[in-house]
Amino acid sequence: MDLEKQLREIEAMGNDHVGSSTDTPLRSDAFELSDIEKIAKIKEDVRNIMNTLGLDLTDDSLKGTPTRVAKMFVQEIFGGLHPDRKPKASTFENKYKYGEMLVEKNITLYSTCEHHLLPIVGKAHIAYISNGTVVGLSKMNRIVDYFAKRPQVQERLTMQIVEELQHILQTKDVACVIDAKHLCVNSRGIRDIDSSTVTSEFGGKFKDPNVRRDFLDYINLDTEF
Ligand SMILES: Nc1nc2c(ncn2[C@@H]2O[C@H](COP(=O)(O)OP(=O)(O)OP(=O)(O)O)[C@@H](O)[C@H]2O)c(=O)[nH]1
Ligand SMILES: [Zn+2]
Repeated sequence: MDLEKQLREIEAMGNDHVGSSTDTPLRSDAFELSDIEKIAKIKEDVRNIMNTLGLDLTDDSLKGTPTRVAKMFVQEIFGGLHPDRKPKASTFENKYKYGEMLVEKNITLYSTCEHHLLPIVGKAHIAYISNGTVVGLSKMNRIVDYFAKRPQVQERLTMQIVEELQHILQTKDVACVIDAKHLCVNSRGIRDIDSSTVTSEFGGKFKDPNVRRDFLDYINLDTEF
């Protein structure tokens, strides 16, 4: 397909190319290559991009960039694609019978927009109501970090976090709100530095407006959902 036709197709897709299921769209052969093999391949791809742009790859400051970017993609910003990196979430029995909502708020979130491969930076807020099991606090931050380390749309990221915690805690009563800035909106395109995106997923008891209101009060969000 010629380049102009491909560009026209992308134009036509517009905002419709938001993920249609909660799973990150991965091919079945996604993990046939080892991380080392992926880094070697991506390094050549980045070198190509830089060459095409006319950059001098013998320059002292640029020559390490292809390797640096390849390692960053595979081991850091897209490291959460690999299921082996999913955090092991230790759970405990709720012996003290704490029956109220637990909120882990202001979890720092760095992700990458899958449409432009630019950063998403923001905060995630999680709440759950235990039905007998509790999870270590830090594990919620780790789960956010794991799913954030993928090419993402914010809607899917929010839902993946809730589904994972529902699975770990064996309850539907989990909620997540994310408030984040997308550099693809802030630094290019429309270049609106002030706008941010809020997404939410309310499971089980959080569908009740009063329970939801309590959670939003804890995180001081005035937004009406
Ligand atoms: N729903 C959703 N959209 C996103 C997210 N991150 C980026 N986008 C949007 O994805 C869209 C991609 O639209 P296109 O029209 O194909 O891309 P574009 O021509 O670069 O669009 P502009 O950003 O408007 O210049 C843009 O409107 C982005 O703002 C996200 O997490 N969720
Ligand atoms: Zn984007």
